[in-house]
Amino acid sequence: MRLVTVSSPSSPSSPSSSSPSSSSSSSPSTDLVHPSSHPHRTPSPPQPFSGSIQATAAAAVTSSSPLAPGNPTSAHTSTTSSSSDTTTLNTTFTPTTDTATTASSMPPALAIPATTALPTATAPDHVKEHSAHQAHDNHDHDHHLVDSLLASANVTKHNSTPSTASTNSSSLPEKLVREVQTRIPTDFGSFQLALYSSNKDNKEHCAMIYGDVSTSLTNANGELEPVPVRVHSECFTGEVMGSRRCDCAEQLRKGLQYIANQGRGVVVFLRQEGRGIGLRNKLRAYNLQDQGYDTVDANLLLGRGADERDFTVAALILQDLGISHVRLLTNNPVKIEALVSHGITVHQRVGMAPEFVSGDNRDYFVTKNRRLRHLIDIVDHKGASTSSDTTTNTAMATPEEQASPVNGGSPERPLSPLQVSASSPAVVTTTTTTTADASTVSGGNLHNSTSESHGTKHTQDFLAGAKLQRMLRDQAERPYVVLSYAQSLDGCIAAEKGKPLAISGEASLVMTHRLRAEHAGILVGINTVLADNPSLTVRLVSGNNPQPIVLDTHLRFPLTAKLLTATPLKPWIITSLTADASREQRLVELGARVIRVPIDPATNSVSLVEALHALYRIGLPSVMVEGGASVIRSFLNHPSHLIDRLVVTIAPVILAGTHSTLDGKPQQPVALPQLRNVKYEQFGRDVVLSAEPYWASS
Ligand SMILES: Nc1nc2c(ncn2[C@@H]2O[C@H](COP(=O)(O)OP(=O)(O)OP(=O)(O)O)[C@@H](O)[C@H]2O)c(=O)[nH]1
Repeated sequence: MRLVTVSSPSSPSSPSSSSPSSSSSSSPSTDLVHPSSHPHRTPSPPQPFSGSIQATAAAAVTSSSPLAPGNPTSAHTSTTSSSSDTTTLNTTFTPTTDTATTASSMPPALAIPATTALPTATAPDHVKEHSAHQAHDNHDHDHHLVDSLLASANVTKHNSTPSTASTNSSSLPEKLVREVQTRIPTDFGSFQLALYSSNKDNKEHCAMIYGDVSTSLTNANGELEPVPVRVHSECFTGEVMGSRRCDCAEQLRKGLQYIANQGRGVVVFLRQEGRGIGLRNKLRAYNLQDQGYDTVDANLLLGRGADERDFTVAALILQDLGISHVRLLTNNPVKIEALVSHGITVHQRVGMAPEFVSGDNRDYFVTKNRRLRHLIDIVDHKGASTSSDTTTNTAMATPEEQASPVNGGSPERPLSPLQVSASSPAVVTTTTTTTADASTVSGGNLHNSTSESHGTKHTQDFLAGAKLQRMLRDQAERPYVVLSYAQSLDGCIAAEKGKPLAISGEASLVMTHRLRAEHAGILVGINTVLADNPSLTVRLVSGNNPQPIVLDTHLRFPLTAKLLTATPLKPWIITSLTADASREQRLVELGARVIRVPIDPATNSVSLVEALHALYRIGLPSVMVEGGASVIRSFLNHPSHLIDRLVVTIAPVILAGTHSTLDGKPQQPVALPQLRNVKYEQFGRDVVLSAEPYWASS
């Protein structure tokens, strides 16, 4: 038997004992090896887990593979220790040959009976409240309306486990049993299918394994090669029935294909139908969707969470297979966060753009981006919007193309008005390390958080009109824009050009961080990055980090900037169509996403209208613009009226600086807004003004 505990990287670490692959007795099974595709092989030992052995995450794998105890050929050792609430078992394990093994060959004591009574994980109250509030807030429904909707959709209201949490809130250890493994020849090559059962949900989760996944391989530079992995949730409608409401079948196929092409990898197939709400409820949700609700609201109206999946089991399966470093094929940041929180290093994300976008599934993708933080590029090769109802074949790079994420500026490929590299259109690379705290890896909440107020008039103001904001935003096809900056009494935002200066006092800084947490994106100009090297994170309050976005016409973004090296979310850099392609590639390799848009001839910088439109198409609902001076000026003075709210902190200091907000001669002074609904609030020594800009014509 093998029992492996998975814990958060922040737990006390004991790598030598924790690694499932640090066994001296482990040796890779030869029938799973594809040496030709990986010339630089490091025979053993495989990379240790960066998570610790202590079972703080309370999860475990019991493996009953052919090499499990009881099988005389097993290369396997284990030691155990346990306490009342945690179990620690150090063990080693070798992936096995393709001999099929059934549960009957396993010592009965190792199997966890399907009927084992386990306390049910219940969503914490605040999560339930959040879900309920979200449903209410998004539709202005009272309970009667919800009930009547449910009745009209002929559904049963279900209050069990409504949760949006991605990780299991239960502190019970999760145990997996690898019950059987066998060879499955597929259209893509011969895979090993391993079947696991979990004591938490009594489901039969699977892993489709290709090649040797347990051995560490290195590239020519001696760097560790992550194992390509797809964590995939079951979709009966898409994968079995061929439904076009989603792209699940396509993703599964492409995952297997990609892995076979790479020579090794795993598709972890989780029995989490309907994002964990089950087939029955998913079908009910479809009926609600046909009444106009998006996929999230449909789930909430059913009394279920937007996404009830728990990816702990995926981490356990990977751990069981001796995989600690992965290249993850996904558009879903929650999967990355979940694996990272269980000690798996996610080196890189490979995005999966949908091949066919049509009236049947467009809203599904858009909702994923807007409300579930997905990173799907719903654009075709030519950068055409998918807003028409005709089927659009969006780009899907071949694995070979994916391996070289160069885009835009390439002489072979004509430039489109909008080009997104890194995520373009099928390739996204994002580097995330296990050193990052899972909670900080999240962020960039693409759903306008309308349910959680932080108690200031200002934030409440913004949240109150959320529904209206969404409407306006959709009309304008750009995110909701809040322009926010701090200035001295004499209107300076810096004492000296290019030198950072803290103008806001502590209390107004806290307010600013609250505002950051309320927005999906935070936008600054390249000069701010060069001068301040900012993190643009939420630090003074708890909340999600917004997605950092930098306007950088000439791609001057420093490769050593904190936004590339030290922050959980890598920047989205908006640049011109002609910016240097090799520079772009370098930035993309470091995890940035480069978005190319045309230049605005009036400013000779990237077009703000195009930039915002690009962000809208990616699914960003709101953005907070923080500076610096020229960016503030461009927004304030834009003929297309790009600001929805202005928040200015006025500090009681006189700077006689050189860089006040509108000290330059405005290029188009007619565009300057007037302000209405002006409110002031004092934060410590500062006064914060919040107002709604309007233009004479609006
Ligand atoms: N509740 C609900 N579930 C859906 C709907 N459409 C698809 N699903 C389920 O969504 C899940 C999709 O799983 P995955 O493709 O692995 O995951 P993902 O979150 O989309 O992330 P990536 O594909 O990795 O980017 C499956 O369990 C589907 O059954 C829907 O409209 N409502």
